[in-house]
Amino acid sequence: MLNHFLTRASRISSLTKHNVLPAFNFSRSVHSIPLATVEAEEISGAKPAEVLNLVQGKWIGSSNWNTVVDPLNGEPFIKVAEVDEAGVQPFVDSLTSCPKHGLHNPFKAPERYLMYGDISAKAAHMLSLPKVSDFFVRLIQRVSPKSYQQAFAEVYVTQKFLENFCGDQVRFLARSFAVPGNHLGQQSHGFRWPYGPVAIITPFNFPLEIPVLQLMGALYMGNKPVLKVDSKVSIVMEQMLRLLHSCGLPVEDVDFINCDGKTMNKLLLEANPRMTLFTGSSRVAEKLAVDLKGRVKLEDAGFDWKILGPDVHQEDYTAWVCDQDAYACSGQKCSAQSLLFMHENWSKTSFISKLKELAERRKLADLTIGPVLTFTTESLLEHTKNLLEIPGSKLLFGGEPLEDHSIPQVYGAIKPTAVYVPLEEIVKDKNYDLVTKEIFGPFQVITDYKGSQLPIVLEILEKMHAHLTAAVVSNDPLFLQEVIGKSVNGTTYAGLRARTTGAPQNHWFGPAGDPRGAGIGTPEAIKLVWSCHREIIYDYGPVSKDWEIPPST
Ligand SMILES: N[C@@H](CCC=O)C(=O)O
Repeated sequence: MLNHFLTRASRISSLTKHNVLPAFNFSRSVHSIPLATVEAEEISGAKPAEVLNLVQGKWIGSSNWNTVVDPLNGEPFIKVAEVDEAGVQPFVDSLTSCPKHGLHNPFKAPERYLMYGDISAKAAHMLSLPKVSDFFVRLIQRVSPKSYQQAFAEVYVTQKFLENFCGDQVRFLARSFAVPGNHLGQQSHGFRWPYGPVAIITPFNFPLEIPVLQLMGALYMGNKPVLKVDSKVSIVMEQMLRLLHSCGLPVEDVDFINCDGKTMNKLLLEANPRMTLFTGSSRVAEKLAVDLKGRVKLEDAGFDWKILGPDVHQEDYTAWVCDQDAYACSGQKCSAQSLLFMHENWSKTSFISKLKELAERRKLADLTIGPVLTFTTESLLEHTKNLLEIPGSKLLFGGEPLEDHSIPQVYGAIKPTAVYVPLEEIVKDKNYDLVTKEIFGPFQVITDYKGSQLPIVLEILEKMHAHLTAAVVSNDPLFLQEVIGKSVNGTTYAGLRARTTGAPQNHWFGPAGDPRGAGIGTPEAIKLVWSCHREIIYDYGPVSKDWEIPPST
């Protein structure tokens, strides 16, 4: 039984080995720390798991249980206690109990910066234990089906992120600076200031990485967050919060709510968080920006592109990166490659047939291809058909439903798909929106261009409305300079090994070209999203002895 993340024996031995025992109250850690309440493999229709809410330091249920179906067989397997509009008051009270100056700031409770360094150290250590990381990998796979390695990457990035903010690194995030003033006694100091009450809304595709990185960033800077994760996958974060509590996270510091969009909207309007971080679709992002009067940071959709430059090298490697970027996690990454521009020099190689072979290796059995949670099979095939009506378009591979599966009809199940559309057609107004519609699934558009057509490629990029990730695959510095200098994507990879996906915690990940754009992962992302600038100008005097009241001005 893995009712706890670790058995007593393995926990004792690993904690002793890593010398972290003094950090835990040992007898409590063995007997009463509320760790995992589910086992990833055992969740089933017969034995459904339950997901609770956390408010004012208490785990609470609800009279309203939303049932989540197993994305691989349609069995109702998770019951989520959903808060309805009548139930938001405790969440409103909890959030509004936090002042605008936050739970800590450089002038208030600075010891909490150190506490968060300790919590991060313990949580990073926990995630480094194979049993704990395997538990989260398998739990992620149950709700957001992806291969073991893809789910593991998510847990690993989360662990490394936490390692980056151990010890004094949280207080270093709040580093201030001072500038000498105009006269004796005057100095201006710039501080990173929290927003106080904040909200975090995260999607289904990275059930652990996105919420943990944003949540910890919010907490490090002194905010009190309410967290809402897509109910389809919120079980992962529910279990992670229990782990964080066992690592010393004060239970009142974070509230966790499961509810529908309408209820969340009501909570946001009534509790009035000073900042809301939203990761998800552009449609919801734009609505929130209006409802919350602009007090938002957004990491919205990406229609991410890759350009293969004129210099052809390493065909196998490039094909493999393209296969990973377009089809890993069944294309359900905000960073997934949606449009590939191939220089004509690449069209003359066997690049496309290599890409096709790699895409066709993917199989449901190991989840290298799997269910699409936001489009049905019919809508994915309909989109393919519509693109194929554009003159000169052709199906390169895929375009068919997956076979022999029990994925429920509410979800999509198609083979990795690529449609070729001629460059001159993409740029036409009547086709542009269709070709650049973001399909959150194993789907990409491929086109080619001649050297003289680079301006058309750049025009297509200029017309896009979201600028998240991009890749320029070339080692030609003049080509890179031209493309990078005339585009804006926030996370752009450049060079022979350029990719669009797989940003680890040490790359800034976020859109550019929008003042509301959020970042995730790095110290700069945390400071930008989760704190604002406050300047304190000290002006102690003295006032000079011969000072006299001057004429009015
Ligand atoms: N690290 C992930 C994105 C996480 C999203 O915020 C990627 O690069 O695809």
